[in-house]
Parts: sequence; structure tokens; C-alpha cells
Amino acid sequence: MPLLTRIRGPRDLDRLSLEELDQLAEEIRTFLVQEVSKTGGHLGPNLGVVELTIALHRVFHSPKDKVLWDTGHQSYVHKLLTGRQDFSRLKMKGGLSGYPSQAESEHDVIENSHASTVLGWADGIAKANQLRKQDSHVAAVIGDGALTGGMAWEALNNIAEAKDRPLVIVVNDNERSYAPTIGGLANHLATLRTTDGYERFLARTKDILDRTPVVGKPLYETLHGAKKGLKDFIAPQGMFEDLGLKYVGPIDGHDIEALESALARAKRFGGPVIVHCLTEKGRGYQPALQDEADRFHAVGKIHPDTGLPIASSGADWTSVFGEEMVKLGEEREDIVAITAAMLQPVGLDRFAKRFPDRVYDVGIAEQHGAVSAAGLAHGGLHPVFAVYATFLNRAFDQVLMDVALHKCGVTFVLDRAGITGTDGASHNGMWDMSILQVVPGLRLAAPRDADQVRAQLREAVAVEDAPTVVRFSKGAVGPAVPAVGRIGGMDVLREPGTDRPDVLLVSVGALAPMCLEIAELLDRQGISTTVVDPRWVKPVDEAMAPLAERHRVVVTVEDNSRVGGVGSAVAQALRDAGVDVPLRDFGIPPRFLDHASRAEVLAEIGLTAPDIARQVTGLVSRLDGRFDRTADAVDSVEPARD
Ligand SMILES: Cc1ncc(C[n+]2csc(CCOP(=O)(O)OP(=O)(O)O)c2C)c(N)n1
Ligand SMILES: CC(=O)[C@@H](O)[C@H](O)COP(=O)(O)O
Ligand SMILES: [Mg+2]
Repeated sequence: MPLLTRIRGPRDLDRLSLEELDQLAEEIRTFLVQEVSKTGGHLGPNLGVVELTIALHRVFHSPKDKVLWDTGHQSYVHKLLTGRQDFSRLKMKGGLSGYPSQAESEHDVIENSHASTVLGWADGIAKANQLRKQDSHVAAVIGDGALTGGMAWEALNNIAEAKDRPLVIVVNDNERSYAPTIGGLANHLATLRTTDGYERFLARTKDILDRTPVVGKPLYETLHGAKKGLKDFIAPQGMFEDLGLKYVGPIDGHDIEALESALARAKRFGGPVIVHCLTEKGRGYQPALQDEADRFHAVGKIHPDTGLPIASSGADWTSVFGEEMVKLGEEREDIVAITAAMLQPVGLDRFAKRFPDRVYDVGIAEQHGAVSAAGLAHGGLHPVFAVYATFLNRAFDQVLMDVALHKCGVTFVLDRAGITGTDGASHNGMWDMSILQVVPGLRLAAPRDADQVRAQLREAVAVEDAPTVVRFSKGAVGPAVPAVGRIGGMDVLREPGTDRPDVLLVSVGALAPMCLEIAELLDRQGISTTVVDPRWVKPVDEAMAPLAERHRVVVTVEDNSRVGGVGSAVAQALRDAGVDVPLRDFGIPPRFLDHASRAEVLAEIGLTAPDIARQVTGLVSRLDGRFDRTADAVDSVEPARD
């Protein structure tokens, strides 16, 4: 790739001719297919922004100017042009992040990977530039999907207010989130898309009139001045212009010359301006273009020639949920489903196929999804809102004040709960069992295997007067973990083998196999352990305190933040019951975790069987002064592998 390897930074683009830029675009597409096929990643979105990214970095001079990306999953080309071309460990420990990363580059700003925030960032940076009189432009790229998020419109409302504050908003319109983008906005963008002819008409007219002496220029200015009227005539009135935002477009998002011209015009405009670019997700790669589901939005390792997956994953948590939803839909016609632009990733595609009228894709609008769910429940239905755990964070107030306050029977199914790893800090589902603890009436289930997903989903949708939550991990679901007994509403997974057991080990959700491993390791130290799975972690089961009282120490293990998680709730329940048994809670430390595999992150934070067994051994030894129990014996056990 003779041209790409010569690009060490954005300024190296300046010396390339248009033909060379087109060649560079081809080299980048070849690179993306070759490299992302090996690692997995957001291949489709990045294939769609090759020319756009090149043009942006030729017109805006990063890092002095700020080039901002909404969500950031489409920033691979940006990375290639800003000195990062080793994708061999993309999204892996020690390798490039799958999103912008300030630690990686001065060209990167927003790392959050949560959609619809770029315009807020841009508004703030533009305000700071104006107040501090910084000579710096801001260009914010937002996808048509991210534009369906409410925060984007809150920002636009503010941005439109300051006519003299320079800010370039680039709408990367490829007509899709994963699936085709939904809603009124999508329809509006579509009509604007059809005004493509209008832009060509105006460009041709300008060209002719520029060559017409004397009357030409004033006539063009009149035409251009009448643009609003003219555009009304040719195309529906742009909502962006209704907001008072200058609108440029639609522009062919794969024509570098046209893009540069539009972006340069926008940069000179001196106020907020929208450049509406038409792009194609998966462009230049047939397997992506033929992928109707999501144009290879996020792929695992694939064969570059065919796009077929290399490692076929077995049954995963998501498909277990999806299959049970179809059965529930057959049994109960009041059950409806909600997704926030992620129908297939959350496993609702089969339900949607079977019951097309009973599934609602609200766009990337989790807050609206939660409130709409309250409305659906009020209207006599039982909505199941399937969403990634980390994305529910932004709808906390709606869960609290719309669903719970009104005692609505809504079920939230949180996929990707716990450590997910490779998508970095913002994608770990590590906060749900903390933030939801404070929601009065809400009941929270953490199933340990496929059978429990099915059972607890059914228990959840049977609750009609409060929000219920079922949360499970990403990826393959492990083997069934049978119960050997029941205490209250809790499953006993392992009896202690004595009537004076040392440890009560409270195992939460998918960590059950690891907790059984911990009990085995403790057993080798002569420490007897009862392992229970509470199943419903909120509220804490009434049998927990009396059970704890029969043990010398309580240990909780959860794939959630330690702060305010299940361990905290159990400790509070023991205190409330006057049970004064020492408790050690193991979970995720309250810090942002760099991208790595799930197993690597769990090992890094000490959430492994040997680590926990070692600490519990020490704790029990200290309890009775038995220092002869060394932790060495547990070192012999290999940590749990993913
Ligand atoms: C709050 C939030 N919800 C859901 C997602 C999952 N997600 C990642 S990218 C994406 C689609 C984005 O579509 P668009 O903005 O059009 O970008 P494109 O991929 O088309 O370039 C979604 C839903 C997210 N990152 N953040
Ligand atoms: C960027 C984004 O939020 C999603 O595309 C996410 O990366 C997908 O995650 P999964 O691969 O776990 O479905
Ligand atoms: Mg899109």
C-alpha cells in the first residue's frame, strides 16, 4: 500500500492529488478488510467513511482543529490517517482501542462509544473556543442512527441558538443504524437525500451563470438567495433550516472533491452549519453490502474473501433469551418487545419475525424506550425492553420516575451485563446492579445459566405492578449449573458437608461455575463452604440473614461494580437483621477498565477462583488464628478461562 504507508499524519494528505486520494481510499478499504477480518471489529461503518475521513482531515487541521466522532466505532480511518496503522491487536489488550482514545493520540477526543453525544461535546468545545478566542474549528461527525437519540436534539437546540459560533456538523447518512434507521427523522433525511438533484441543479446553474457576463453573478445570487424558496419548490423544507441551522447538502459522501468543497464552505461559514453526506455502510466490500441485517456493523473474525465467520459461536445468552421470548409471545398476546436500534444484537429478531406488530424499534433512544414502555404497560401490555446493560444507564431516571414510581409492569432484559472487555471501559455492563438497587419496588434477577434465563424471564413477565430486570453476560452461555437444594427463594448449588460450615458463598449470575471452583479450592484448605445462588438479587431474599447466621463468614461474588452492588445489599440486609457475621464482597473495582478480553480483565481485577479463594482462606485463617493454612495450595489451580 504505497500511499497509505506514507501517511504519517494528516498533513501528509495535503500533497496528494485527487487521483492519489482516490487511490489512497482504495488502499484503505483493502487494509480495513484484510486487517479487521483477522481481529473482528466495526468493518461496515468504517468502510463507509473512508472518503469522508480523508476530506475532513484535509480541510480541518487536527489536532488544532477538533474532528469529533459520535460513538466512535467508525474512527478506524481517522486512526490510520493520524499515525496509527498497526491494527494487528485491534480491541485486544495492549493494542489499538476500537474507539477514539486520548491515551493513544492527541487527535482523539471522545472515548465513550455511547451514541448521540458528539453534538453536546461539539457545542461545549465551540463555546470554549469562542470564549477563549481560540483559533480552532470543530467538526463533529454524527450518524443518522445517532441522530435519533434525544441528546443530539438537545444539543442542536443549543447550537442553533448561536448564529455566530462556528461549528461544522457532518451528518454521516448511510440510512442505517444496524438495521435501516427508523422514524420521522429517517424519513426526513430521505427526502433531503432526494434533493440531490437540487444541489446538482444549483451547481450547474452557478457554473453557467459564472460564465455569463454582467447579469450572471447577480442572477445567481438571487437564485441562491431564493434558495429557501427554490428548495421548498424542489424539496421539502429542511427541518434543520427550520431550526435556524445552515444546511449544505446532500453531498456524495464518497466524492472527495465534492466533500472537500462542501466542508471548506462550511468551515468558512462562521456559524453552525450542517453538511449532510450520503454514504454507504460496507462500501466496496460485497459481503458487507449483501448483509441485509446490518452491513457488517460489528463482525467477529471472518474470511476476508467471503465474509463468513471463522469461529462459529455456540449457544449464547442472547439466543436463549430470544427463543424464550418467541414462546412467551405465543402464550401471551399482551407481551410486546422494545429495542433501541439493536433488534438482532439483543436477540429480538425472531420475535419480530413472528410478531411484527408487537415489536417497537425506538431508534437509539433508550430514555424514550423506557418511558414508552411505561405507557405500553399503562395501556394493558407487558413490554420487554431488551437493551445492553451499559446503555440502560442513560435511562435510569425513566426507570425510576416513569416505570417504578407508577408501578408499571415492565421487564428490562439487560444483555452484555458484566465485563464484556474488548469494547473497552464504556461497554462493560458493570453498573446496573448498583444503580438499580435504589429503585423502589424493582426486582432484579441474575440467571446463572440457560435454564435460569428461561425461568426467570417467565417469573419477571409475571410481575405486573413493578419493573423487573433480568441481566446476563455477553457471549456463549456455559453448561447448566443444577441446584442441589432450595432455601427460601435461593438455590443451593453446593452443600457444605457439615452443620457448622465456615463460609456462605453468595454466587451471582453467570459466575456460578467460578464460585463452585472457589468452594473446591477452599475445601482443600479444610474450609467448608455453602454456595447459594439468590436468583433474584433484589430484593435480598428473606432467608439470607438466617442462613448467614449459621456461617462464620459471608462472601459475595458478582460481575458488577463492588460499589453499591449485591454485596452491599446483602451486607445491609444482614445489618438490618442484626446478623453480625463478617462479609467480604468481591466484584469489579470502581474504575474504568481498558480494553482486553473478558478473561484478561477478570484476571486483572482479581475476579478469579484462585484470587478469591486465596483471600477467603486468609480471612478464615485470621478469624480463628489458624495461620497454618497457606494460600500456596490454591496457586496450583489454573485460573478460570473464558
Ligand atoms: C446509547 C447507545 N445505544 C446503542 C448503541 C449501540 N450502537 C453502536 S453503533 C450503533 C448504530 C449507530 O448508527 P449510526 O449513528 O447511523 O452510525 P453508523 O454505524 O451507521 O456509521 C448503535 C445502535 C450505542 N453505542 N450507544
Ligand atoms: C459500538 C457499539 O456500541 C456496538 O456496535 C457494540 O460495539 C456492539 O457490541 P457487541 O459486539 O457486544 O454486540
Ligand atoms: Mg448510520
